[in-house]
Amino acid sequence: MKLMEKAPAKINLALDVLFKRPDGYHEVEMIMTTVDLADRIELKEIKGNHIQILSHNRFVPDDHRNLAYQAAFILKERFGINKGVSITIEKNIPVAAGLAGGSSDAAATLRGLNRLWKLGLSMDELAEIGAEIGSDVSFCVYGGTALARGRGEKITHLPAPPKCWVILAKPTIGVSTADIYKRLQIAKMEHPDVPGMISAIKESSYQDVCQGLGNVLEQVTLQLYPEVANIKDQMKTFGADSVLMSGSGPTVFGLVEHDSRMQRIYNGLRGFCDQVYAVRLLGDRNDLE
Ligand SMILES: C[C@](O)(CO)[C@H](O)COP(=O)(O)OP(=O)(O)OC[C@H]1O[C@@H](n2ccc(N)nc2=O)[C@H](O)[C@@H]1O
Ligand SMILES: Nc1ncnc2c1ncn2[C@@H]1O[C@H](COP(=O)(O)OP(=O)(O)OP(=O)(O)O)[C@@H](O)[C@H]1O
Repeated sequence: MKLMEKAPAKINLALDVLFKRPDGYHEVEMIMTTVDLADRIELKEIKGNHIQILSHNRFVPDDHRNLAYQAAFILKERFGINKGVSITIEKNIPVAAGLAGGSSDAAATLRGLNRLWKLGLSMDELAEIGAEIGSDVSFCVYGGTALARGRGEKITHLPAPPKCWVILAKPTIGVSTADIYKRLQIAKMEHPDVPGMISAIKESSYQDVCQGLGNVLEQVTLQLYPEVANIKDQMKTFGADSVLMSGSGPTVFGLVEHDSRMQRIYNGLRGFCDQVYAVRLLGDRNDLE
């Protein structure tokens, strides 16, 4: 028996940090949404009682460090499953990019194994288990568009934002999420208007979504890595309607409505950035199917 699950990437339309918590994590308010760039996860029953990870991408760990492995391990332990499973990850989302690739693989593994092993868990129960793996996993269990609070695991669903193109460009540098959060100077931050972004989405106003983009982690990453600032500038110059860094970076995304302008930005960026993608904003929970 085998089955497939789609694991889409996310972007943060808004990311605010309220304060540092006693447990070391930061209390956040984020607006997350999915885009049409997805890994594919194949789950297959195998003989034995172990978890096997297969991937052609050399940056993806094939052992307990893989978040999909951790998802399978938790379910096996918690529900006493004595079966082996092979998890094949077709990696299309760039790794360590700020696009929650690993988190989305873990979430897809939770959804898929719930079906494969007939566990009968609700999405809310899967999201709760996901929070034990990483802060972005709960959102990735549901997909769609949401306000994420707490350390990212408290999810309030939102409607899909207005449709547009999303150009993603990832410079060839690795960014540590923990390091970016550590360097954040909370007293000096300019906060994005998260309630304003929620209204923009509810009113389906593309202009207001563009105007409201904001991420407090951006200034930290931009200062450390000038190449990220450079990509932001280029994207604006080529004509994106609005530009922001996703998560802790280094991927920069630009929103654009018109096909011809999307093509111009995509072609322009390809000149000096290896990993460039032009994808549609998804933002609807049904898009996981
Ligand atoms: C930057 C974002 O991707 C935006 O969506 C998330 O806030 C981070 O999500 P993630 O990669 O799933 O994060 P985790 O794997 O849970 O945490 C990685 C590290 O980031 C820091 N971290 C993460 C989330 C949070 N709310 N506060 C934090 O300070 C912690 O140092 C933690 O050790
Ligand atoms: N399934 C996976 N796919 C990719 N990387 C994984 C996976 N599982 C674990 N990792 C490890 O996690 C690290 C971060 O990868 P990932 O692509 O999830 O980052 P990210 O997109 O920045 O995540 P986030 O946006 O949630 O902070 C990688 O360097 C890799 O070693």
